Amino acid sequence: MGVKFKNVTKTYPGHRPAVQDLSLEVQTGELLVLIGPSGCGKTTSLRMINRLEEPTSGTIYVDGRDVCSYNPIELRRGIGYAIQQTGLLPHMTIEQNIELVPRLLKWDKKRRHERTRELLAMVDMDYDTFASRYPRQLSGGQQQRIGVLRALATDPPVILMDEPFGALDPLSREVLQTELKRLQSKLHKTIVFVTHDIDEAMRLGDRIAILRDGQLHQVGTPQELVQSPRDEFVAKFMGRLFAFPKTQTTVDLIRQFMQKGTRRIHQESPERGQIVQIDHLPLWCWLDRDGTLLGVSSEPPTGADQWARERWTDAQLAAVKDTDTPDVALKRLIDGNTEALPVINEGEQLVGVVTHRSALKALSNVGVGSEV
Ligand SMILES: Nc1ncnc2c1ncn2[C@@H]1O[C@H](COP(=O)(O)OP(=O)(O)OP(=O)(O)O)[C@@H](O)[C@H]1O
Repeated sequence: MGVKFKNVTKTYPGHRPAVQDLSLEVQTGELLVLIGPSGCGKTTSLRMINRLEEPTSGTIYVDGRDVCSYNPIELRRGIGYAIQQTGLLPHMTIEQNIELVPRLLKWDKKRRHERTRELLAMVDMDYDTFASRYPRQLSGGQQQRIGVLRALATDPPVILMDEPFGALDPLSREVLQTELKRLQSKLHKTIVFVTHDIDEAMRLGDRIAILRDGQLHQVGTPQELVQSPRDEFVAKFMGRLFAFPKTQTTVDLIRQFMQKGTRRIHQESPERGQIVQIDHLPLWCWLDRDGTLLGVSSEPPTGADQWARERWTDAQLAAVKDTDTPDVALKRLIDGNTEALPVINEGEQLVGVVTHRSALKALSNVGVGSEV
């Protein structure tokens, strides 16, 4: 169930086109990021998908069907929508907020209740603690989580997100991005995600579409945009991410750009060692007492079998060496569809972490360094 724009133009009366001749296809199960300078038409493009705006000309298809052929109310009920202002209703509890669309779709009470529990569990929020609270009794990050859960409530195949994490502090933002990535790796929704933040775009996007003055300027995977920017505009746009200090000219080895990472102890055992989570990344490492990396997991290990060998990917397969080159790291990240890799030294001890972003950053410095 993909989304397709075909020659879509939107002109508000008396203005130049907000969106101009946009043709773009979002594949089923893909997370596509719309990004570009303020006023370039991101929100307008998004809102035309669920008919909060109508195109002046051109056609938008959802699941191969022209959106104008749907009843707009039904269309909106079938498409998740999460926005920066969360849209949570202040006089309703968290449970009532999450249940809004299921109620409209006349789900019975038992089914609604089970779904709300399931959704809260997906973001590690305890039902008994949070369901009966009001939005103002939640932190900004928790409110945004509920906004996202509400968009997921009826399990719609298509979800629109308009700067859902835009109002959060950098740390909460990173945590929610990680959560969204984790959810998406299981749910495979078709997501159109608007952001201002190139960092967020690189972390989340399977592909990124850069809009400029209402037009599609370039679309590609993060790697394609970094390595083959269409022009100076894209290079500079991506370059914001890659503002290296001038003294640093080339990056040859992973150890030159990896992050050391903060380790948070997840589990500890005198016989078995430690399980640590690195930064807020979906990366759990099992270390022995000397810091040697024994296993890696992208899921938080839980339950009685968390130390079981088969739960863990072997360190040799899941880690890179600090003497490897950035392209080795990027290839492993892309092939494994993982967000981060642990880095080991000659003695197989954990010494750092490489993320998608840092590998791209290192490569861009080597490859298109003079252009950005
Ligand atoms: N209801 C409206 N009436 C007139 N012009 C509008 C309306 N809504 C948006 N516009 C104009 O359309 C253009 C695109 O706006 P849009 O909100 O889609 O941009 P955006 O890329 O999402 O911007 P931002 O990043 O600042 O949120 C802007 O020039 C804006 O002023």
